[in-house]
Amino acid sequence: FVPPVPRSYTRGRMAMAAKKDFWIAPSILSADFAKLGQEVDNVLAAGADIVHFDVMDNHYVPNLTIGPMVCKALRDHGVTAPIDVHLMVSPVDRIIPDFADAGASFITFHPEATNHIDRTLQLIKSKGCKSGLVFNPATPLSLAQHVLDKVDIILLMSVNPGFGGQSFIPETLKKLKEARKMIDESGYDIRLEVDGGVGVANIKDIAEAGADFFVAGSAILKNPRTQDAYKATIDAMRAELAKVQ
Ligand SMILES: O=C(CO)[C@@H](O)[C@H](O)COP(=O)(O)O
Repeated sequence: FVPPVPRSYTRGRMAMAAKKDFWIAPSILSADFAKLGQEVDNVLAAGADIVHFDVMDNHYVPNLTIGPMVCKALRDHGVTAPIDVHLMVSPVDRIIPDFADAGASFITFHPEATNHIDRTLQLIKSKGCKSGLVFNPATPLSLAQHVLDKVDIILLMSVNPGFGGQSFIPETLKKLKEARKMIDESGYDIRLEVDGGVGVANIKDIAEAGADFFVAGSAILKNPRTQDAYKATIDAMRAELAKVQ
């Protein structure tokens, strides 16, 4: 299985200055799990770029969600879009091969959840997936400093992980600017993802702070659960992103 990746994964400083290439990734944590395949079909048909897949273990975070079998079920259902697996589990290493085999495109994990950050990044890449580090609101970005050559995605949590529907923590804007500076100065092609409390009202400010990859759960996947309603929200987000300077 070759993980599908959206148009132009590559972007460095040149791409940043030239044309913005923003990705919108609905979090299926807010989907109706009784109709998951249909929900994912609808949100992709509505214009989403990526499926964001939250894995919680009731240990690293106080909630329990879905595992590799559900990821494989989405692939078997016919989902060809990238699946962005966010591991909120500890330990992480033993579940990574299972997700890679189940069709994950990107696998991100929290540095606090492994004893060996570099080794875990190498494991993800050895399985053919894009790798990423996730930073909780209080986790310092310095943990990424010596492994940037092995990182494809830096994901900043703008809420404390575990639940959808929380409010965006404003301090994240400052941290995004720091992360954008760190990425640009590194010269590596690294996506800057943000997750938690993202919606139409704040996506422009978040993009202007440096993010280019936006996870949104409850802002998109809510009632009425129709493709048209999902499209209206995604279109409104893209309209806001089009205003980014
Ligand atoms: O990882 C998480 C929560 O831990 C997120 O992906 C949430 O699912 C985002 O939900 P909203 O804040 O957008 O409702």
